[in-house]
Amino acid sequence: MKIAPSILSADFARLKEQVSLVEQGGADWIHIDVMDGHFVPNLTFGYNVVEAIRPHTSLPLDCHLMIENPENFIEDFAKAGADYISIHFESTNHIHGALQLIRKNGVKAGIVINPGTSIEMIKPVLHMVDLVLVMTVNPGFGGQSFLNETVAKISELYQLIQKHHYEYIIEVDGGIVPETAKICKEAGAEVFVAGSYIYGSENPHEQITNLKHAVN
Ligand SMILES: O=C(CO)[C@@H](O)[C@H](O)COP(=O)(O)O
Ligand SMILES: [Fe+2]
Repeated sequence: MKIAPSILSADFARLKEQVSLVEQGGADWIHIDVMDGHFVPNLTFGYNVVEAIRPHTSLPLDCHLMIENPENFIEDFAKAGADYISIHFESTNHIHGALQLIRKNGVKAGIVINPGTSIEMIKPVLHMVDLVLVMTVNPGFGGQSFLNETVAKISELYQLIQKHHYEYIIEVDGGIVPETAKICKEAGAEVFVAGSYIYGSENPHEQITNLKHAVN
């Protein structure tokens, strides 16, 4: 089980320290939310932030691209030091090619499924991903409430791994606190993204420990 703090809720003026803080607190991955103001109604940062963080942590950098036509930036994110690049099914007309491009650049490939997207849509690419990121809120903002109706999708994706021997792991993102993390873990999730629960606290270390206890 892996805990992936999302720097979306970190203090951007002290990003280097904020990343070290969660690394020392037991985080397993660093989750990086990239938003373009088109695919989602919010704007964050680009691959230059990945490049800036890379020398300051040994943890895998998990890049969640909420941008239109992500294929235009995959090489940049790979060069910047991304370990995982996840793209939304709806963000490109060429999902198959974009996922191939991620792997061609030596990076692990993830497909992201929105609360309103059915698993049927992503079935054709499940054999070619290392990760399926299940959005447990609508993408675009931190601090939203967990959507219970997304849990059935986690279970279905887990059953598909057993049935077809797929190699992906399941990550959940949005509204993750110990209670919701436990529900997702029981459904088959292995990676737990948390932004506001970790960075919104005075004691991020304790919050990471709480999440670990909930899922281990
Ligand atoms: O991708 C996103 C939001 O679009 C997330 O990664 C958020 O950063 C999660 O924030 P919390 O719900 O944990 O506050
Ligand atoms: Fe995210």
